[in-house]
Amino acid sequence: MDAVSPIELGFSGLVKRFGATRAIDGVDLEIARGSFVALVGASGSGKSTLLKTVNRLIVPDEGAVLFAGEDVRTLPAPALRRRIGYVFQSVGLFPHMTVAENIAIGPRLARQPIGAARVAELLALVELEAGHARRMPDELSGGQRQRVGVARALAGDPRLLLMDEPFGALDPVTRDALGRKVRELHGRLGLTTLMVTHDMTEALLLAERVLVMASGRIVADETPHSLLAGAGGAEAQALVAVPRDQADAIAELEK
Ligand SMILES: Nc1ncnc2c1ncn2[C@@H]1O[C@H](COP(=O)(O)OP(=O)(O)OP(=O)(O)O)[C@@H](O)[C@H]1O
Repeated sequence: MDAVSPIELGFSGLVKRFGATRAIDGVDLEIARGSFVALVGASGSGKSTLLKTVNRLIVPDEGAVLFAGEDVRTLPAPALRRRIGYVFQSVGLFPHMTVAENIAIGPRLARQPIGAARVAELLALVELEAGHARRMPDELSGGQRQRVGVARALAGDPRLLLMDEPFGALDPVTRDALGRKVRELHGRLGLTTLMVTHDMTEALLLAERVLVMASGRIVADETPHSLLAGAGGAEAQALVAVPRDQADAIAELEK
């Protein structure tokens, strides 16, 4: 099945309501294996909710999510989550555990513990020194913590990486460096990546496909190139206008 299906992730007829709110209001979407997809849109448009239906942190009211051709409802949650790396908005490292323990927590809970050598390898992947393994999270900078968050997401050797505003709390320089790092790891490890971001610039620079969400629906589905050429409709173009206007304003200052 895997060898013939180029679709890693599929959503069909997906609906999720919270009371009167339709957080997801009919999403049909296919994500190709190996692609890097950004999901952008205003606050409250349903991005995080959509992401969470993949590893079943949220169960939809209607429709299905297919992961490598299998309905996620049919997979035991621990097995499903082991195949998915998840980087949270707030990092969410356990403060009372060392960096090494934080990185190893997923495989440990799945009863497939990893050793110090694998932790060192994961730290190297995200360009942290091996000595950081013994530190506590509060002994790291925000950028280092988020690198640990990425290492933790990769610990179970996932094939799918889900990221929810992974770089939101970082300064622009760290954010840029970590974004490039994740993009490189995505290619090197052969991942399929779905990244939620508020930042259209980040989406345009990192992803090969940009989805725009509004009121629980996907309202645009374009390449960065076509978005910059004016495609995708009003909602998408309003988001593209922000970085474009900033770039124009900076170019003006340079004159
Ligand atoms: N557990 C919940 N209970 C009730 N309403 C919820 C819950 N989770 C999300 N919602 C609502 O569903 C809608 C979509 O929320 P969601 O978090 O998916 O948006 P988002 O696009 O990720 O927003 P943000 O960019 O601010 O993180 C919002 O109206 C939100 O208030």
